Amino acid sequence: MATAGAPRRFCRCACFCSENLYVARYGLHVRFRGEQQLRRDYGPILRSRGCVSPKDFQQLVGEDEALAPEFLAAAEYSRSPGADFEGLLQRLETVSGEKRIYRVPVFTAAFCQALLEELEHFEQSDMPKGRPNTMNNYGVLLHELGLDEPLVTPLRERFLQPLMALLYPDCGGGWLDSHRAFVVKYAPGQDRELGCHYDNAELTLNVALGKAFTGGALYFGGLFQAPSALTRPLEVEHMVGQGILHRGGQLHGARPLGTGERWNLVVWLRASAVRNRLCPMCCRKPDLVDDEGFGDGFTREEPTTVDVCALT
Ligand SMILES: O=C(O)CCC(=O)C(=O)O
Ligand SMILES: [Fe+2]
Repeated sequence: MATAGAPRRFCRCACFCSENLYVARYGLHVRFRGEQQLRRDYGPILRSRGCVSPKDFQQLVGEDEALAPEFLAAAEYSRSPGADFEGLLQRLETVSGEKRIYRVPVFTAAFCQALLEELEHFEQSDMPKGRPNTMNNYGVLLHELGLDEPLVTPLRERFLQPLMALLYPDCGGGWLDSHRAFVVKYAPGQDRELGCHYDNAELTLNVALGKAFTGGALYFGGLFQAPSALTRPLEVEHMVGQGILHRGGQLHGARPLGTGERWNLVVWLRASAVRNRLCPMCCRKPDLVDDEGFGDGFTREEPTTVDVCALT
């Protein structure tokens, strides 16, 4: 029986990027929650079909197609025994030694393109959407796209954590245990710039995804916790696929967009061992309120008793 009224909306299930994935190379359907689960559930059958070396696995989980070779190399170095800060600096660009801001290619151009297409489909859909943060009105929360578990969690655990442990040991770089990941979008008639702020994060990764645009550079001042005399902020231009790493407490903002559209993936990286002591927003002992998912990265129970000295 036909019913008059609003046309039916068709949706898809967020499992599209995790369930029943067909891996043509090995003639196998798999369920994908992360590399560990994949190895656990399909290790023997994959090995029997020729997926043997770490390189085979990297290709299988799409790392080679998604992650820039420089990022893979910097992370691999950081995980290797004997890796140190100086060695890692040779594999990254130091944007400012004094401000401890670094740059590294993170995603391949093909992956940026594919992610942008996915983001645009989501933007045009009627799926319910939250705002990325209290400052940006346009953009997408990665967990709403179903990309937190397959993309951002492995990015944090396997690649960013070893890097951040060497770059920012004193800011919880080695203790990252949650994140808030979102894409900010700037376009004519929408948000065009972002005021000076600090992030609700111990550490931040900001990757330019495209598209073609002018203006919109990031600028960085001093540390919010230690205001310094007003000096000219450091301007940092975006380069598609490249990520900027900085401390969440480093004051920063975005200059007005000139023309075009700018989309950036921002990952606020959090270490409960650090923030449980002091909320980075109010600088007081956190007054905990229950929340969903990762909440704002605080935990009621101490994961391990971390001596502040152990953070350095
Ligand atoms: O506009 C940008 O790329 C920076 C965004 C940002 O700083 C933030 O969302 O915390
Ligand atoms: Fe920010």
